[in-house]
Formats: sequence, C-alpha cells, structure tokens
Amino acid sequence: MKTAVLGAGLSGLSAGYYLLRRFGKPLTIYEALPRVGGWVRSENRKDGNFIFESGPRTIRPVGEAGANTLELVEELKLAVKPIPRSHVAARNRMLYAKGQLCLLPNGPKGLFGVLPPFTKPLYKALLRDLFTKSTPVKTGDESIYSFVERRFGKEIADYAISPMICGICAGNAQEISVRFLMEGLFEKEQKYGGVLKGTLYALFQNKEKDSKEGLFAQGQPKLYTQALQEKWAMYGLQGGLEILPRTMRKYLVERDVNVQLSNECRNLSFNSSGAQMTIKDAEVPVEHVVSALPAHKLAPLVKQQHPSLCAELLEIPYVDVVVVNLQFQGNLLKQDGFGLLVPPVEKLPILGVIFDSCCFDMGGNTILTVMMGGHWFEQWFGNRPSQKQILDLATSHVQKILQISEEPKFSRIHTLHKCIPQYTVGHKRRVESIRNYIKFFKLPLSLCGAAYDGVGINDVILSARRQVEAMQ
Ligand SMILES: Cc1cc2nc3c(=O)[nH]c(=O)nc-3n(C[C@H](O)[C@H](O)[C@H](O)COP(=O)(O)OP(=O)(O)OC[C@H]3O[C@@H](n4cnc5c(N)ncnc54)[C@H](O)[C@@H]3O)c2cc1C
Ligand SMILES: C=Cc1c2[nH]c(c1C)Cc1[nH]c(c(CCC(=O)O)c1C)Cc1[nH]c(c(C)c1CCC(=O)O)Cc1[nH]c(c(C)c1C=C)C2
Repeated sequence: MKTAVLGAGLSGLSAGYYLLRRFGKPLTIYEALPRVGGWVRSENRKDGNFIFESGPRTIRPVGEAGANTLELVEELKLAVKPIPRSHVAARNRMLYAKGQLCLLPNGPKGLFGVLPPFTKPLYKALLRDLFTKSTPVKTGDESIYSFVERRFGKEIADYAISPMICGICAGNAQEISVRFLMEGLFEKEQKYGGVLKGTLYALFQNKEKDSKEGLFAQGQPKLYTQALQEKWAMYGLQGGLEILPRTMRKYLVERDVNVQLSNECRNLSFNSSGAQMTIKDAEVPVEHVVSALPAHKLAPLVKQQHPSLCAELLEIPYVDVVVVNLQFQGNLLKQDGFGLLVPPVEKLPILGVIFDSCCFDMGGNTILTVMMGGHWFEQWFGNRPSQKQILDLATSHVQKILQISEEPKFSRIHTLHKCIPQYTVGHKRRVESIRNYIKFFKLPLSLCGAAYDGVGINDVILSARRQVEAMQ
C-alpha cells in the first residue's frame, strides 16, 4: 500500500515507524518545515554546557502509553536520564499563591495538616465528596472545574486543579472537559454517587482493568521494567528531547522511508482509488493518508471537498504559549524542585516556571523556563509586546517569586502559536464525530497527534500506533 504521512512531529514520525513495521514501504512523510520534531526543540549551548527546551523536556513512564514510548526509546538505543521518585524534582512541586511560594503535598501525610495556600486539611475535601449527593450530568460532560468544585469544593478547584490544567495544557479549567484528566472519577461519581464511593466499590468488585491485557500482554519492554524497578517518576534524554525526533528520522531514512522536509501539503481530496495531495504545487496520488497535523492545519486542506469535516476540525481550539528560557550563573535557587505553577485566580501574567537545572545537570548554571499566555494569551500579549517587554515580564516575576536579584546571563524567547489543543467540554464526542464522518464516507484517512487522543508525548506516539494498527 502506498501511504503518506502528513507532519513530521513526534506523532507523524511515530506513524512512519509503525507503518514501516506493519506494512513496509513505500512510505513518504511530508513536513512543511525544514526540520523534524514539531514542538519538540532543544537548543544545546555547548559553551555553557546547558540545554534550553522550548517544548517538552520530560516524559512520564506511566501505564501502557508510557511503556510504549519506552519501547520506542529502547529500539532507537537512546540514552535516558531517569528522575526517580525520590529525586527532589519528583518530590517538590510548588504553587505561587497569596504572595508566597507553597510546597504542594506529595504523600498521604500531606492530607492532614493545613498547608498554604489551602485553608483546611485536604482530607476534608475527601469527606465532602463522601457526603455530597451526586448530580446527574445529562450531557455526559462538564468542565473539570465544575466537577471538582461540586465534589471537593472551590478551594481545591482553584488551587489544585486549575494550576494543574495550566501545567498540562495551559488551559482554563472552567472550559476543559472533565474527561480530559478525570474521566474515571467522573464516571464513578455518575454511577455510584461519589468519587470515593465509586473507587471503593470498584476495588471491592475488582472491576479495574486487568493490567495483563493490552499492548504488552506478551511481555513489557525491558526499559519499562527497569523504570518500574527503579521507580522513575519521569525521564529526559541525553542531549535534550529533540534527540528523539532526530533519531526517528535517521532510523526511518536508513530504512528507505522518504522523509520530505520543506514539503507542505496544501490540499487533500479523496477519490475512488485513494487520496490526492497537493504537495507544494505538485499533485501526488496515494492509497492512504495518515494525518499527524494539528486539527487547525488539516481543516483547510479538506475544506474544498469536505466543508463539514473542516468545520468540525476547527471546533478544536488551540492556545498560544510564550516560553522564555533563562540562564543564570551559579546555583541561585533557595528551594529545589520541578518548578512552580501560578493558579489563574492569582491573575498574574505567568503560568509557571520549570526549574530545568533541578531536573538535569546544567553545568552549574541555574536554568529556568517561564511559561506565559495559554488561555490568557490575548489578555497579556494581545497588544504584541516587544521581545524586551516579554523578557522583562518573565525576569521580573522570576526575580520577585524566587528572590533572585541577578539579571539572566543569556535568554531565549519563543512564542508558540497554536501549540496546545484544548480538550474543551464535548471534546470526546467531537473527536468521535470526526472519526465517524471519515468512516461513513470511507475516506482513506487516519488521524493521529495531539488534537485527538491526549496532549502529551506518550499520547501522541500511542495515538499513531493505534491508528496504524486500525488500518485495513
Ligand atoms: C510548551 C510545551 C511544553 C510541553 N511539555 C510537555 C511535557 O513536558 N511532556 C509531554 O509529554 N508533552 C509535553 N508537551 C506536548 C508535546 O510537545 C506534544 O504532545 C507533541 O510534541 C505533539 O506532537 P504532534 O506530532 O502531535 O504535533 P506537532 O508537534 O504539532 O507536529 C505537527 C507537524 O506537522 C507539521 N505541519 C503542519 N502543517 C503541515 C502541512 N500542511 N504539511 C506538512 N506538515 C505540516 C508541523 O510543522 C509539525 O512539524 C509540551 C508542548 C508544549 C507546546
Ligand atoms: C505552565 C505551562 C506548562 C508546563 N508544562 C506544560 C505546560 C503547558 C505542558 C505539559 N506538561 C506535562 C505534559 C504532559 C502530560 C502527560 O500526559 O504526561 C504537558 C503537555 C507534564 C506535567 N507537568 C506538570 C504536570 C502536573 C504534568 C502532568 C503529569 C505529571 O503529573 O507529571 C506540572 C508543571 N508543568 C509546568 C510547570 C511549571 C509545572 C509544575 C511545577 C509547565
């Protein structure tokens, strides 16, 4: 089968990898930019022995999706940099709220004390769930904020869930679907009348999914076993995360997969013998297309022939994120950890700060990444501030929150337009409807990538695998 993949981000390269494994060649991957990797980008500063990541830097080795990524990492023979659960970066996550830096609880003990910014012990939120009647949600979905507020109270919604949503998709918890992160808990509440009740009932009935089912029933990847034994909380890659897409490209090219950079797809239509792509100005026929493009990039390609598919794809919103990498000389952090998040109720222009130099060795420098914008991008950056204004905003907040008086020695600013899809209320139905449309019209088109089945690295790699496995 002659297949084309659109997009050489992590999902497109993964689709290429799984297509090659399942069907062999001929196979071409078309990428608009002169590089692979999409949002994964690492700048290695050899002069200072540190790395600036403008996208992801760590991966979680959790569950089937985590095991699947580790299988790929193992096949590519990449050197991993594990962060065990005992590491300070795995234990310490902070919030900047009510004018102070607050360490988040990271174990059952933390349930019983009163830890700022919370005003009550957290176990009280669990009791609230136990004694609160469930509210049937007829539409089958609601925002994660309203679910958490109903079950656990406003304080948990404002100071635990809202910043967490910022730290995953830079989104507003009041718009993000409960099914994005808490599908299981939501369903337990709807079925058994409460989250705790449902959890206990499921445990008692032993109805939780058998871990021996699924992709790795025949044996899990060695690296995943190692991650479990050594209790990794997360890991990075030697040389920065961009080594992953770069090595995938090399792996594919060495096996005669055609990876065409600077070759944007400009139109996509379907006929009785397959699909017709316009690549730059050339017409290219293929039998099947795997799109690993962001939904808003695929939409205009199918608009002419399938306007309603285009409209549904455009219903998946995206947000812009400003990423500012900062290098300071020496170790300036008073409290080590993964980083800090700022709850949106604080109404500050920053979403969070990652302490890169606590996660990985950065040559004795303090390396910080400030993330800003997201759902609130227009509010803070709508008037298109200059690079200097952006840098000043990031630096002044870092200096105030972390009490750093020095100026950064080196910095980088990236404005990432439409970089993270928002799984707003109704997302699951929207994706089902898009895939049903494709099925109904028997289009030789598969969809993978961050727009549909999860926004993290593990999700987009697994999404590519599942789509390839579902191909006839
Ligand atoms: C700031 C930030 C931090 C993140 N942190 C983490 C993290 O810590 N952990 C984690 O697991 N995940 C993280 N993520 C998410 C992770 O980066 C994404 O899940 C992943 O990179 C998405 O990959 P993708 O292939 O689906 O999409 P993309 O990376 O968007 O790739 C799509 C590709 O398609 C190309 N393209 C677009 N239009 C066309 C066209 N018409 N023709 C051909 N090619 C086209 C693009 O140039 C791009 O290369 C983060 C993301 C961001 C933005
Ligand atoms: C402040 C902005 C962001 C930070 N990271 C991201 C954004 C938008 C993006 C992101 N972070 C994670 C993922 C992957 C999710 C997954 O499915 O694995 C993505 C796309 C991982 C993550 N980072 C934080 C949390 C709570 C998570 C979820 C998984 C986990 O618990 O490890 C916390 C966090 N993110 C950022 C900061 C500053 C921060 C906490 C201190 C930045």
